[in-house]
Amino acid sequence: MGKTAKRKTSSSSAAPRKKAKTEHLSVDDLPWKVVSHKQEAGLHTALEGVMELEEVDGVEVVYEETEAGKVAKFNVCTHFAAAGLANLNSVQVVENAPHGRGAAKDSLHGPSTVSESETEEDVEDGFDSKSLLPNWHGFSLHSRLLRSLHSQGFTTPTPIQSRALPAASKGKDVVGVAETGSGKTLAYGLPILNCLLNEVSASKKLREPQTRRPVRALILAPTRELAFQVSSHLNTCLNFMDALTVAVKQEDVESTDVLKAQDPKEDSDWKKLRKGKGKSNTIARAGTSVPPRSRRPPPVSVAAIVGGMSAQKQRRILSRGIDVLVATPGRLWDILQEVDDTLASQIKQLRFLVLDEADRMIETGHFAELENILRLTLRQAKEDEIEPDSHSETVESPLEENTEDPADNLQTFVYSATLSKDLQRNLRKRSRPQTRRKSKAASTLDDLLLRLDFRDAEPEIVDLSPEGGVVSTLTESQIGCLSGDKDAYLYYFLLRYPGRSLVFLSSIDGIRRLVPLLELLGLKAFPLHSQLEQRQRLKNLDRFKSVPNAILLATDIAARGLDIPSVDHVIHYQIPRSADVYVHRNGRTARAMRSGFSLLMCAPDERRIVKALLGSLGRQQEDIPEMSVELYLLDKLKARIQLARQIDSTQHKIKKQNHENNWLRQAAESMEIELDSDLAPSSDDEDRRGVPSKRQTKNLAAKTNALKEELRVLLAQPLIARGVSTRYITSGSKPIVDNIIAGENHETMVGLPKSVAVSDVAPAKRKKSTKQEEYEEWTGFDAGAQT
Ligand SMILES: Nc1ncnc2c1ncn2[C@@H]1O[C@H](COP(=O)(O)OP(=O)(O)OP(=O)(O)O)[C@@H](O)[C@H]1O
Repeated sequence: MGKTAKRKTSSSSAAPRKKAKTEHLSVDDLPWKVVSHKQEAGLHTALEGVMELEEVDGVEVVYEETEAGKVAKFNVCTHFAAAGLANLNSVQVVENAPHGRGAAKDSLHGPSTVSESETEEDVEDGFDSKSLLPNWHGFSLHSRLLRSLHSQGFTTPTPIQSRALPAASKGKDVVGVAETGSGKTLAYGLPILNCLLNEVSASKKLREPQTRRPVRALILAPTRELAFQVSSHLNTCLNFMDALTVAVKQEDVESTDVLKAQDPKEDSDWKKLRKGKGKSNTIARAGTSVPPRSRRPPPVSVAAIVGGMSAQKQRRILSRGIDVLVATPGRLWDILQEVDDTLASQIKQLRFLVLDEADRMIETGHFAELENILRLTLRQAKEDEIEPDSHSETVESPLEENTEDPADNLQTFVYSATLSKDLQRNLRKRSRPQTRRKSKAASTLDDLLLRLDFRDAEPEIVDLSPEGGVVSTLTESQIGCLSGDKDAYLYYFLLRYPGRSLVFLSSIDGIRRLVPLLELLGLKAFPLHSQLEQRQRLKNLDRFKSVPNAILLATDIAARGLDIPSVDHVIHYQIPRSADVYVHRNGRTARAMRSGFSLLMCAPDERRIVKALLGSLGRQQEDIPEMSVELYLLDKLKARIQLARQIDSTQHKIKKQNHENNWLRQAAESMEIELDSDLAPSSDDEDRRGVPSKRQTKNLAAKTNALKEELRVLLAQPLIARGVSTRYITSGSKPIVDNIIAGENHETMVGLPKSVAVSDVAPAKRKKSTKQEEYEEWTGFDAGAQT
């Protein structure tokens, strides 16, 4: 990155290869591909909610002086087709590729395929995977994947990846259970990408640019954010940046008026892109409303289709052809019902089916949709066996009956951090040959999984879940307090331990109340819940990720799967409704062997539920250490909170009054009537018929301003801990001189040392399990390889 077109071109010419031929193409004819956003749940911060970006490799931009000014021309170096980027320009037909279980095994392990990809790409690029990634060597991954793993610093497979990959490559169905943040996405994603890439490499025939490719893999995820994240994570593995990429300075791209003038419809997209100036030097553009005329397909394409996305965008994605479709069940079922019979028939012929966070999907009210989608993947004989479910309202399928058996090549992967032991036992039993489902399933999830048509007689069950659901790098803590004091304790924690904090609430109303409160107190808080527009949800996630010391107030839509880098604290402001939710919420921190911290706020009336919840994890509430709090400071914070609540309440009243006044006026205007003087808001002090007068609104505004001023003064006052003398820093029961000299004085709480939350709780007295020791051997990111 960071190289100009000139430097890149010369560096690539150092490799022993054919002389470069260039072909002039228009901007739309370039081989654009969708940009993935490494390890991010949503989208790039600078893109502010833009749904998709595209980029192009192997293109040289040259500028020609013309009478009209500087003109940009795009030269595609055709030798890229012969080298490592062959796949961009010459994608091959999948129909000719090996199919089926045995074929999958071959394509993952077959010596000819692997060596072919190594000679084509590794040797030419000088990428020596054997010495650079010795720990991945035994998995025979496609060189494109290896290079991506290397560029991401993933030098060693995580334990779940080490266990799942060999099973998947043997063509087995896999049920994987492993702790949060342990790399489950790649545990199922790598085998899929590997198989599809090898199919492309093995096939000799070129794929036509405009051919709609059949969906080969379907990944179902419970939430939109998770679906985007999975798709982005897999795209990162496909679209690594290698030395051959010809990068262009973004500034150069921007300076080309001609470029912008080429397609006026794209102008706004380019403008959006410019906000990300300097972040990427590869030519990139935001997803356009009109598909480029002859864009060539990437070797394997991954895309997400979720609710909240426009039907037009959805159609465009599907018409491009997707190999790996990541979807939420609700939206996918809508498409299957309303739009797309082709897609339904492709789902009947899937090569891979993944249920990510399977246990959550049945909770989100998507059970019926999920069941209907899964029904499409059943073999005919099995479909006959399964009786309609009594407890789910099955949506009538408009699709024709599944009349023919799909090829017997479907591989199914089911992953979660929380699949009960009972369920795993049931799956084992179920995997034995049986003619008819006789026994009643123990739970909805059991039922759902029992409905899966594993082609494998014995699915591989890999259970690496830690005892009690606690990740070894997580420090848990709790605070016992009255419900009414939770705001003050939360505020205390956020001030005392700055960092990125994810606060979970069970109710949207609670989030709506807390966000303005924290904002008034000078903290950066963003909401995330299902009643926000999708665009706003992604935007808030991105803001949370980019602003240091930000706070995300979220419902449990953020509890599962979201991989937000560096969440320092997870706070359970309202207790989770189940043990699984507790585990998954905690899993947003302490990911990939990083340390993390969780705080459970427990009111007296919640203790009973917490006890039961922890009991089901085989734990006791007493196992979780209490967090120490400076009560003296807490009282001072309560005064601030009281004031902030008053301001919020008066602001709310003003808003309501304005709304009522406006509503009345607008209603009268739309009916073309004059408002009765009794009803018209007047400047009189009389509030007739409940409609606020202007004077009342004015008074409230004045009151709010006065309260705001009071709060401003209070916030400006230092918070001084008990026993601290700011005048005589060497005296008092807590002399602060040493901390000041050492630069360890807390920024906002004078007299307290700077410290991390972990250091203010007693270490947990947990015994490590063998599984935890296994995880500790895997040290997560290779720090040296990180950029
Ligand atoms: N082999 C690896 N080495 C280092 N980091 C990895 C490796 N594989 C994945 N990761 C990183 O670990 C993080 C967690 O991965 P992922 O989101 O797949 O976890 P998960 O197990 O699915 O978590 P959850 O249960 O919360 O959904 C991601 O940032 C991912 O990029």
